[in-house]
Amino acid sequence: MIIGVPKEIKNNENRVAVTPAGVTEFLKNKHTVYVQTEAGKGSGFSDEEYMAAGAVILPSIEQVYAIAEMIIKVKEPIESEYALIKEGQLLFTYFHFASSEPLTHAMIERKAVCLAYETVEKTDRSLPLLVPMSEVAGRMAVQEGAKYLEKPMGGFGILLGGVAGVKPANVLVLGGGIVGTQAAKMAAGLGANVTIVDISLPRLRYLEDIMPANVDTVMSNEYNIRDLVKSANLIIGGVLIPGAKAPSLITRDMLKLMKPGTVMVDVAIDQGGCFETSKATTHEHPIYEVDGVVHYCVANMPGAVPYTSTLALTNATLPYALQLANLGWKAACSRNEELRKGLNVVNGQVVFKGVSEAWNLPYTEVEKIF
Ligand SMILES: NC(=O)C1=CN([C@@H]2O[C@H](COP(=O)(O)OP(=O)(O)OC[C@H]3O[C@@H](n4cnc5c(N)ncnc54)[C@H](O)[C@@H]3O)[C@@H](O)[C@H]2O)C=CC1
Ligand SMILES: CC(=O)C(=O)O
Ligand SMILES: [Mg+2]
Repeated sequence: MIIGVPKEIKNNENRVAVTPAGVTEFLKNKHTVYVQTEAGKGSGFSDEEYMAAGAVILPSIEQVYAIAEMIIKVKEPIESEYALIKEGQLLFTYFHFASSEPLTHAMIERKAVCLAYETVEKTDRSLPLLVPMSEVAGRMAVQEGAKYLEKPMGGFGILLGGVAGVKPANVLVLGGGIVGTQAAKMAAGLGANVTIVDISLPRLRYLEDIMPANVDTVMSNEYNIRDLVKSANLIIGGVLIPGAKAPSLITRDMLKLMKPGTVMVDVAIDQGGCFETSKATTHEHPIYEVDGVVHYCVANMPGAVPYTSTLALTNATLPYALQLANLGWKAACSRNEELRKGLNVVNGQVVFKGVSEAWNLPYTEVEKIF
């Protein structure tokens, strides 16, 4: 198969979808890999390293899309890329369709085959291609939160861990999945008082068991969240209903209950966000304020730590990408249920329920397209 790796063009997105090590594996399997010049630069991989591994370097994004049967990317295509996508072309990347109606319509119109990293699902319901980036973003959420809690950055001016004789900060984590667990571990490690809320009692039970003593678990409901926001200094949003729009757990009126300078990091922004007042921001302009509350809503947080993120992401994606290349998407998805769950929009049809519900579009059962 002919594989294309474009350079990411989202704001401050420094990851790349295939490393020189990945190129070597594709070549061993008799595929051809075209990489856009400087695609790996932000992650520390030069064109020379890709060429040494056997890739062909192309000077423009247009040439990469024009030649490739499968495009492997990190983030969703940006508007300027829409026209480059060919009918029937396989796109393997994060899409987060439920947070972008224009992207959904564009991919329907282009009749592309959109296989979304974030909905590839194992039989135990884990999300193998989201996990590594959720680990990164969960850990980063605490770093970013700590930074914006500093007074000159607009925050309340509290140190997460406090010092002798002074109380630490209160950190509220919404959703105790991968993002929530990593965030809680980091915040607890810095000495903060952490509370995790989740709707899954088995998950709360597990977290209660493994977390240090400065982490509490509380059932997620409006009553409890309304109470917890009053004392929180940092709130981290990491809830997920796979492939669907995130629920708004913090409504606008709750901001009035918070202390001025409270910081909210909405990691779930890529699925539309779990705070009513969230809107996606960029690494260039990461924050804004509503009613005295600092909002950080960057939709590609891991893009800022590309060394870690590119390696963590490609460790997970490469085996799936090889299956797609070796068998073609149809055979790979009909044989492998994990990959089949990644299909969201195929040849103009929406085949993922959460996406059809988010934008009120006709739904086709994925089994019907084979
Ligand atoms: N902004 C960014 O750069 C990044 C964003 N993400 C996003 O972070 C979000 C979380 O991802 P993961 O932690 O991997 O998901 P996950 O599936 O591991 O965890 C989600 C948790 O939310 C819980 N949940 C669902 N509804 C809830 C509710 N009403 N109240 C409380 N908890 C609820 C679930 O029980 C589950 O434990 C996703 O939207 C993901 O796409 C992930 C990586 C990077
Ligand atoms: C998952 C996601 O949105 C990211 O890694 O950017
Ligand atoms: Mg405890």
